[in-house]
Amino acid sequence: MSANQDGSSKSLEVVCRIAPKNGKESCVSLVDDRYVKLIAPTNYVTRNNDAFLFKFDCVFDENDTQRDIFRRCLLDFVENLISGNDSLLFTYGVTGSGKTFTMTGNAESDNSGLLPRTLDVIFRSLPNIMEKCIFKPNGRNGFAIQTEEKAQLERRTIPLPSYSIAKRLVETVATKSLSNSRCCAVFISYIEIYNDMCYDLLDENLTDERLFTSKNIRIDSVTRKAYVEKIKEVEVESCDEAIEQFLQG
Ligand SMILES: Nc1ncnc2c1ncn2[C@@H]1O[C@H](COP(=O)(O)OP(=O)(O)OP(=O)(O)O)[C@@H](O)[C@H]1O
Repeated sequence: MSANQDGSSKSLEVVCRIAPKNGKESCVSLVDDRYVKLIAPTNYVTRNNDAFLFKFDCVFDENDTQRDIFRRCLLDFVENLISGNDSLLFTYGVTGSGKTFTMTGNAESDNSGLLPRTLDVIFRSLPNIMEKCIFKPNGRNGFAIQTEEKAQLERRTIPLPSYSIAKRLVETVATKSLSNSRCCAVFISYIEIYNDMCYDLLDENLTDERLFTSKNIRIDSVTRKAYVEKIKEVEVESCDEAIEQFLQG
C-alpha cells in the first residue's frame, strides 16, 4: 500500500527503475517521471519502426540513487507496516537488470539497498523492543507471551548474535513512530518459492535434497491470512542482527 502525494492511497503501485547503460546501447529511455519508451535496437528490423510507450506510477533512471528510491517508494510502506498492516514489495525483471542491487545493494558509497534501509527505519520507529523470548511465535503469524522466568531459561539456549557485515551508512530518515505505551519484538523468516515449492532458507537442515523439505502454505482459519507452516522465525533486536540473518539465509 502506498499513499499518493495528494494524500489518497492506492493498494498497488508499480514503479520502474532503468539500470545504468554502462556504455552499451539501450533500448529503454525515460520520457518523464511516469513514461518509458522502448525502441528497437539499431539494425533490428521492425514492421513499422514503432516505439512502445509504457506508463508507471513512477520511473527512476540511472541518476536516481538507492536513497531516492527508498524515500519515494518505501516510507509509506514502512509506516503501514508498523501500524499493523501487511506490506509486500517485490522486484521483477530479466537477469542482470538490478533486482538484487536494488533490494540488497552494497555498503560502499551509500549504496545500501531497500532491505537494510527498511530495517533501519523499522528499528528506529519501534518503541520498547523487549528482551528476547518474551514473545513466542505461534507458527501462524501470531504470537503468545511467556513469563519472564520461562523467557530467561529459553534465552540461555539461544546463540549470541555474531556479525560479519561491513560498516555501512545508516538510513536516517524518520517515519511515524508507535506510541511509547507499546512493547515490540521483531522476528525474521526467509523463504524461497521456486517451481511451486517453498523452502525455509533459515533452516540449517536445508539440504540439496530440497524436494523433501518443501513447506506447506496454509490459510489461518481465524485470521484468513496465509502463512508458511513450520518455518523458522528468528527473533532479532537490531537492524544488524536482522541483516546477519538475511546474509546467512
Ligand atoms: N542502478 C544500478 N546502479 C549501479 N549498478 C547497478 C544498478 N543496477 C544493477 N547494477 C549492477 O548490475 C549488475 C547486475 O545487477 P543484479 O545482480 O542486481 O541483477 P539481478 O536482476 O538481480 O540479476 P539476476 O536475476 O541474474 O540475479 C550488478 O553488478 C549490479 O551491481
